[in-house]
Amino acid sequence: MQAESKNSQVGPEKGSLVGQEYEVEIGPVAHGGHCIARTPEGQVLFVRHALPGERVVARVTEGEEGARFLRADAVRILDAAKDRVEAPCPYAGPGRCGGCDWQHAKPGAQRRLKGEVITEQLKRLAGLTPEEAGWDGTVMPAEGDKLPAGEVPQWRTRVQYAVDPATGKAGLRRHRSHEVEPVDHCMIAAQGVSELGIERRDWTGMESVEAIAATGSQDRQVILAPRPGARLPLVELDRPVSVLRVDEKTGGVHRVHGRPFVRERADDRTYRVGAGGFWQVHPKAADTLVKAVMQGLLPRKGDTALDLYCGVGLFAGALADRVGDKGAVLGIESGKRAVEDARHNLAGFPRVRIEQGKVESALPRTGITEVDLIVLDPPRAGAGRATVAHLSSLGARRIAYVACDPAALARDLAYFREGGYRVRTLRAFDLFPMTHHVECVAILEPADKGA
Ligand SMILES: C[S@@+](CC[C@H](N)C(=O)[O-])C[C@H]1O[C@@H](n2cnc3c(N)ncnc32)[C@H](O)[C@@H]1O
Repeated sequence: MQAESKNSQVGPEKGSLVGQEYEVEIGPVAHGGHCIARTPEGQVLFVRHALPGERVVARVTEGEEGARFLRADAVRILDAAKDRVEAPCPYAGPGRCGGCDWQHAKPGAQRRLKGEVITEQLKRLAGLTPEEAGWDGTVMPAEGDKLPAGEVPQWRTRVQYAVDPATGKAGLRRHRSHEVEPVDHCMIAAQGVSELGIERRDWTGMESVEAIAATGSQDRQVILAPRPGARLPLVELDRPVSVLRVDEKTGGVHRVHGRPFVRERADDRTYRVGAGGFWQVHPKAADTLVKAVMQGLLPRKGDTALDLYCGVGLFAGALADRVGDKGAVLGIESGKRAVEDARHNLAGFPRVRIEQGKVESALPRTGITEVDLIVLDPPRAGAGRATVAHLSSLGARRIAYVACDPAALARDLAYFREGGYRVRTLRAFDLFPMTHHVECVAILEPADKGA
């Protein structure tokens, strides 16, 4: 049945279905924070703000007649799922802040949805059943994130605010849009970020303001990205912070005042993370992932190990501790600053070496033909066929694959299978509550082990 289009008075653009409303039955969850439905004509709808099993009025937000799929928002809930809750955040909902996807789902249901996405991606992209992937379907909450109903974990230690050019106020981007949703407070921001009071200041001339509150130190940092030709504001916040700026021409990040890095704590060690360098956002993430990787790899004294896409050296540090003086660890990372930080962070380990370069080219350059253990933690695109083939040829006893995108993970697991590796266990952690993101750790071993 087709519901009345709100935009029908003005008429949609020719061919465009934006504004068209459909009363639909919501099917399964899909990767990306939406569920699948179909229009009466059979077109696939990716519907946000809905839950499986619901009956809703979905309003198209993107797409035209004949397109492979349309995007839509559930604007009226006719039959609500039992997992639905009133979104705790006042900025969540159709057309509003794009930061969270599952504000309207109970926390346990959010984790179930993420688990269903992982299962579906493994099946579709790698042909793996849960049993074949060593996956029990459970997405674990981060320690301390199990809160009473209606309370939201304050987990984002890094928040990228967008600045509304008309008002100079910091807000958050709307879903798939450059428009800014003005906010007084982000509910999922870590307390250290909220305390900076970014939302109360005037940021005229800035494109964006990133606020960072380190875990395990009092370091606070603000990274300003000015619009072309704009002057930097005097940054007077409620707490002392270091200030950095993004060069609008080169994209490089430069110090304005204070330290050009923050100090993060994980695995009982302090890591320096310089301007724009990668660090896990959830305050429990680094420890959770180190633990899962070490439990899966079981490093032994004297092992040789690779930490690929090593950032500032999180896993290289944990491995170095465990393989001892007779072992050796090689980290590879493309970011120049991150490499400097990793070398600084791990300077106490003479048997750790960090190479700068892309894994694709730097790994073959090392001439390494054999290792005992491998950790890889690639960016969202994954490692890809050639790198996985190379890794599969090094004879590692175990490989830990840390993945922020289950689709890329599934593709790479299929390549590992071609290379003679099977998944021993796959664990998943909800390190991004209220959003559709999820972190996985897959432990692989040679398929013929014990055969
Ligand atoms: C998901 S982060 C992981 C960082 C680190 N393992 C951690 O947990 O802090 C991915 C890292 O890979 C780096 N990177 C991206 N593409 C790369 C490539 N092709 N080769 C090497 N490093 C790359 C990024 O700069 C980033 O530091």
